[in-house]
Amino acid sequence: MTAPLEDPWPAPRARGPIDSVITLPGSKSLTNRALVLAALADGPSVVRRALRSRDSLLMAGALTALGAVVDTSGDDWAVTPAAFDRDASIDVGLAGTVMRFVPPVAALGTGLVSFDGDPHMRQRPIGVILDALRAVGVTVEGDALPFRLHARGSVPGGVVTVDASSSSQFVSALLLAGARYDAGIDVRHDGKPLPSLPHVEMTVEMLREHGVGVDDAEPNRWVVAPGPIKAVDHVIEPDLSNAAPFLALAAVSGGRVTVRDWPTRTTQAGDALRGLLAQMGCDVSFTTDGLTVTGTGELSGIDADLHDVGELTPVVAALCALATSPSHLRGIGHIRGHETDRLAALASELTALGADVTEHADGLSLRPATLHGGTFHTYADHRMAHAGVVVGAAVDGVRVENVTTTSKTFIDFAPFWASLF
Ligand SMILES: O=C(O)C1=C[C@@H](OP(=O)(O)O)[C@@H](O)[C@H](O)C1
Ligand SMILES: C=C(OP(=O)(O)O)C(=O)O
Repeated sequence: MTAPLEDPWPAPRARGPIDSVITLPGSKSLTNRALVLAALADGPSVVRRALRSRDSLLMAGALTALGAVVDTSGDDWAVTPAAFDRDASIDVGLAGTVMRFVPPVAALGTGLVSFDGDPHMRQRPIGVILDALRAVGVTVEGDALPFRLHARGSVPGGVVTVDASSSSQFVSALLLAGARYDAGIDVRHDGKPLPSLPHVEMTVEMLREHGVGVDDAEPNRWVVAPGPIKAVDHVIEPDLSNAAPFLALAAVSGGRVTVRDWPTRTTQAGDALRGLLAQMGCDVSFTTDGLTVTGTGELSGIDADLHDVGELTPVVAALCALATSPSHLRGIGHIRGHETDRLAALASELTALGADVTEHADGLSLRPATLHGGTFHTYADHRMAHAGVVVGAAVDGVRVENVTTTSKTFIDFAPFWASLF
């Protein structure tokens, strides 16, 4: 047993350039999609180098509760599909992927399935999925957590129109299970532009790897043909969004951080860090070990639309608060519905450390300021903790409250982070 961490946790301060080559845990988004597709597939398969963290264990637990067999004992998780033939009670924690992806899957079984999660999860958007399930023939009680659905052994499926402007996960959720619906599913988005589009592309690409026919030729429409989901083994890539604080550490310390096994082609939103960090003044290059970011001693502000990559905002905002020129982060109103209202939380916590931040309806503006120590609150949000430790690496006396909230996507993040100093 490791000793519990001090809370608030004194964030390590970089006293010189950090120079490290690191291996990161697997992607949450890839792991949880692979688990869902494996549980719906026509035979057993293995999710190799699966992420072991709260969100992925909650997904494994949810699929197990429905009836699938998920062996999480090693680094490679074996999944054996089985009939979803029972009543079940699902804990979604604070995992958007579990709350949104599992109900369309559960609807294929037989039984009464109840969903609940962490206190804040009751605030995160879900009604759109529940209404969409009703539209394709599923009986659902409730419009937010906690809710229940009565699974009747099959789902008619067909055409459904959703407003997915508050989360791309609404679309991904319907597509992931849709091939197993009697008529497949034809999802149309009608509303303000869909955020986090790379995540929908990840869903489509993985469905195709499983032999599922997906027509996405028309913008804002995805047609999934009915049919089996072929069992396929996956090797999970490192989580590129979770690379953000580590690459940011190279930037703020004027050091060099290499992330091993960075894919040269990926659907992960975190790949956008390469361009963002280069714009902020870092050298970014693929090397024999992986992706290397070198801090040049210069950290410029940026004007960036993060609509597609909203989950990168907390660390990017931390860097902007430390930059020597102003920044404007735009297109991210939807991240108010993430683990916490991230725009409000970032504005409040960075301001408390002396940053000059203005909160807008759909973004943040930050101007250069001299930051000081203090307690950085995380609101149970792993990426707020990432933002806090990045500021703490550059500023004396920063303490990060509830740093272990990072276990959502990275077990033992804090000791690993500290080991780099
Ligand atoms: O499908 C996924 O794996 C995700 C989609 C995105 O959600 P939103 O579209 O709600 O931003 C992203 O922010 C989240 O971290 C993971
Ligand atoms: C938005 C996020 O998570 P979730 O999958 O819970 O939506 C995130 O990890 O930044």
